[in-house]
Amino acid sequence: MTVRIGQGYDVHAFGDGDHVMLGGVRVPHARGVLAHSDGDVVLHALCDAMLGALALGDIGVHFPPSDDRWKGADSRMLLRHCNALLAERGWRVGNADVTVVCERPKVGPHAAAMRANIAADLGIGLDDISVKATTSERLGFTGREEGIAALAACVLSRR
Ligand SMILES: Nc1ccn([C@@H]2O[C@H](COP(=O)(O)O)[C@@H](O)[C@H]2O)c(=O)n1
Ligand SMILES: C[C@@]1(CO)OP(=O)(O)OP(=O)(O)OC[C@H]1O
Repeated sequence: MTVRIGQGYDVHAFGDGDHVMLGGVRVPHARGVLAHSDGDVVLHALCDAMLGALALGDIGVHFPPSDDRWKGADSRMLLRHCNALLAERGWRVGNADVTVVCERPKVGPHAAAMRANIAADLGIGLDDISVKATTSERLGFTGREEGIAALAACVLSRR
């Protein structure tokens, strides 16, 4: 088998705070997110896509919310750990594509920095990582600005 495909999805509710972490970038915002870790939906969705591609479960299995070790955790560390699990099995991310769903904050101005963080953590090229965003046209929980969501897809290649 030469490739594997994975997909992931994550949501965090907005709460008190003045920023959200997205792709390892501290993005100023009128709200924060409620989470056990730093609540980075971009990296959580991507981790789930990577784990899913090898049927390794999901981040809740590898980093249980009941475990204090992950309280306030930097999600880039979780991403690097997932990447190591892939590497141990002889796989690497070929490319990945992430979509953030929220009305605000605007993601576009920060997308390049997010891509750079992810590419660095996965040890792959910038052109192999896509981060984009959409509103949900004011519909649903993201449209009401109750929370933020992200979807991710990735393909794994043999190392
Ligand atoms: N949080 C967001 C949402 C959207 N964008 C950018 O705006 C474009 C238009 O969004 P629509 O939902 O109206 O299609 C979108 O294509 C993104 O480029 C953004 O940066 N941050
Ligand atoms: C990341 C973990 C770490 O405990 O907690 P949260 O920050 O709450 O995020 P979630 O997307 O619910 O994933 C579960 C956990 O693995």
